[in-house]
Amino acid sequence: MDVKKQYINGKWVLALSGETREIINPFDQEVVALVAEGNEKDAKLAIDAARNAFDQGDWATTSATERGNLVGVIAALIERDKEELAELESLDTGKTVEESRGDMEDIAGVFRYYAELADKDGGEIIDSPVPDTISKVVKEPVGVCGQITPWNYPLLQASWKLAPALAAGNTLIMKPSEITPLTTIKVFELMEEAGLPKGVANLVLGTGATVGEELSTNENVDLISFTGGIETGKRIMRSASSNVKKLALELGGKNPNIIFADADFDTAVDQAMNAVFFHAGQICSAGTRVIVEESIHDAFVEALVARVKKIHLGSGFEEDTQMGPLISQEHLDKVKAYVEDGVKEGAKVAVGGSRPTDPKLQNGFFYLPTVLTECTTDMSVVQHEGFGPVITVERFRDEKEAIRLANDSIYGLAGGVWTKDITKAQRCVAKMRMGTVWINDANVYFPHAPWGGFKQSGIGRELGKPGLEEYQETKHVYHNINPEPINWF
Ligand SMILES: NC(=O)c1ccc[n+]([C@@H]2O[C@H](COP(=O)([O-])OP(=O)(O)OC[C@H]3O[C@@H](n4cnc5c(N)ncnc54)[C@H](O)[C@@H]3O)[C@@H](O)[C@H]2O)c1
Ligand SMILES: C[N+](C)(C)CC=O
Repeated sequence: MDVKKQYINGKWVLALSGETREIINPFDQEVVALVAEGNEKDAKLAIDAARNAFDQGDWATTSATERGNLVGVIAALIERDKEELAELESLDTGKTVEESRGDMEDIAGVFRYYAELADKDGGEIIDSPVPDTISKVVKEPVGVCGQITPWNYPLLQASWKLAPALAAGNTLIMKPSEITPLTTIKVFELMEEAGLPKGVANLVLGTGATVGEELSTNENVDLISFTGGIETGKRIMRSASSNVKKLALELGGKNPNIIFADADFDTAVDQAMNAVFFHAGQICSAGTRVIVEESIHDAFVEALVARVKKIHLGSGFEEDTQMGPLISQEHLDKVKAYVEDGVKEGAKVAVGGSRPTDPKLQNGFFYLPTVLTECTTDMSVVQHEGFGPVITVERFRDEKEAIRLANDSIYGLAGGVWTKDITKAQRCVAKMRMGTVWINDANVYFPHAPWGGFKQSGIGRELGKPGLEEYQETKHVYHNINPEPINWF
């Protein structure tokens, strides 16, 4: 098997140490690729290349239109190769190919969006209070950006960072999750094909403890953008203080999904499932905390459980598969322990709560879609991000209690509210402390609207105009058109 390489300073290179890593398919643990396993030395080379390309190269001063055009070419190449990319993503993560196809459409859309946005902000003229002066505010690239991504949406999360960073004129070093690098490697091939100048975008493969730490601490990196778990985020925040890097953190969520009695019942049941069981619940914004109005609680749970029992588990490559495996044995063990803790605390398993018994699934990291009832806000299953196919159900008596339960979390990434009463929905939205709130929908995101978290779900925003601004510095240019001595001294 050929070793897939890193991309540093415009060249495909093995790790300096010669080390490699096997990438496995979580459906059956088959080795699907062998990739270079870089470490801090490879990261340093890539940082030097990105620094040099930013300080000495033309990219930062290339016109925004030209940069946007190049980002647009990358979008077109992703569109061209989307089927290959979708299959690679499913091999690497276990998610269904249908889900991966959706991701690839979104990813091409993100590149297209930033291609268009690149040259739309030509700066702002300020009405200067000083006579005979011109005051202008312009946007410039931040510099060298370190970008670190997780395993659950490998290329989608990478695209939210790569496209705006390039459109804004930065140079970068990307470190994908060490267990799911395949689609990111492929997109670097496409960026090379698109003609990106050498050193502008660099790819280093390896662990967080080596490559990730180097990107976060190295003083030649000006900005670090991280998507991943809260504990890693806190650590990166500390490391980034070395040279006061600009910091963007997209962390976890423990997202409430409030169901009022006057919601469209069947749609709310259906979407409560969609909000969690796509990609086996390994979604930062999964609506795992279902909070149901008392009067419909029992009927809602009954309908939910009946539907959840029918979810078909299998290979992401089989058409009738609705849910694939978890990413790894380590993660499966965590999800099992998370459910066991909930049960010890008094939660009841209404469905699931174990590994499937189907012999065809025994080599994969499968866990049954699970609904836990009789949950209360003090339980660990309600407070901690399980990141698996598990719904906890709580009940509420009135709107005030629903909001209190929804906000009772250290996280604030996303939330949902289901009701036909639009005034009530708007009252709830105004009180829900989350970066995204869906009314009568779940888990919707698109390039035009910003994404990010309140509270400990993160700092900053990706997507939309704010997603470009994360990668820009703001400069005030003050021009005295009639300079003369002031004779103070
Ligand atoms: N807010 C969002 O938009 C969003 C999106 C996707 C995932 N997530 C979150 O990501 C988490 C799951 O992903 P994960 O398990 O890959 O997270 P993780 O924090 O374990 O790893 C994420 C990335 O950080 C790297 N890393 C690990 N230790 C590091 C260190 N010390 N320094 C620098 N980098 C380091 C990893 O190698 C990986 O590339 C969940 O909490 C999920 O909610 C959030
Ligand atoms: C941000 N999102 C929803 C695409 C993936 C979260 O894990």
